[in-house]
Amino acid sequence: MPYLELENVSFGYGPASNRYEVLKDASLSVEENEFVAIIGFSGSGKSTLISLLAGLERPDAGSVRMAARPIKAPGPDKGIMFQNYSLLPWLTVQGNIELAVKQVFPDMPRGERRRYCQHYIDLVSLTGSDWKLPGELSGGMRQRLSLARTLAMKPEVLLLDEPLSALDALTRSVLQDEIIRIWEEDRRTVVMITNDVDEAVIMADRIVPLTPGPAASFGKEFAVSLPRPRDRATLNFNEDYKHLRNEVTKYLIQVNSESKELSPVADLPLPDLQPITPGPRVAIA
Ligand SMILES: Nc1ncnc2c1ncn2[C@@H]1O[C@H](COP(=O)(O)OP(=O)(O)OP(=O)(O)O)[C@@H](O)[C@H]1O
Repeated sequence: MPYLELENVSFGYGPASNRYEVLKDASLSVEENEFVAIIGFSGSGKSTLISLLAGLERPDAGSVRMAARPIKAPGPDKGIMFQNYSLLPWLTVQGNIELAVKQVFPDMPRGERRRYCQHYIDLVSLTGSDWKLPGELSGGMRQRLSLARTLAMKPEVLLLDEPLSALDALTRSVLQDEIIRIWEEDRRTVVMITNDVDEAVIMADRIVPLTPGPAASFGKEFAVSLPRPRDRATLNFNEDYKHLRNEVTKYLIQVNSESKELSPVADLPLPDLQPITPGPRVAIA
């Protein structure tokens, strides 16, 4: 039985008279402990999808379920990591994690809570930066802190909305490996949004493209059967990896050009202007 499910989901923003339909009839099933990468173009509705899975938004039609129950509200069982970190700037690394842990495990004794938080600080290699404020951290360190905080809440499901998009290529690949290592140690169901085909192929069990909006839905899926652990240095010479990467890229290019052909040329109302005709010359003294 699927663990996370979207069934014929439609969702739009704005009033009925001027509705922008983001998702239309979108269906997706994610198995327990599966790592699914959703890949799509900018503005296609990826963050909206995460908001629906997190219970921050409710669908206009269709249903969103977790363990066969409708998702109605956000909760500690669903850990979200947004692209903009959403850290509290006045709390230290330790403080940011501790606050989240206190909310989920209010009865955990103080000493144990300290050790528990330290474990997650170490896990994301922030050891020694415990007392720094977010403003004193680099972008990559903030991403790590945001990840540690999400993981420390022990959510059943991890919803990662372009978690590494703000990073340079080198830091990005280090964090990709860290997320995979943590996921392999402590398996959770993961839905990760990305716009990077390589990232999706290296990290996921399955890649599900979101078709370009408006009225986006899920396109052809790609299973990633490359054995784990996946070593990026050797993958570059792996024919299956290269083939899959090309197939996903080709498919994305194809759906993008199809959507452009299908989108009607807007019938723009033109202003009702009269051309100015030159009048008699007037001499100004
Ligand atoms: N709160 C909102 N109110 C109105 N329109 C919105 C709102 N949030 C998003 N949209 C619109 O819905 C569409 C999908 O937005 P969404 O952020 O889900 O896309 P995305 O694929 O995550 O984009 P990106 O990759 O650029 O982050 C966009 O056209 C966006 O302008």
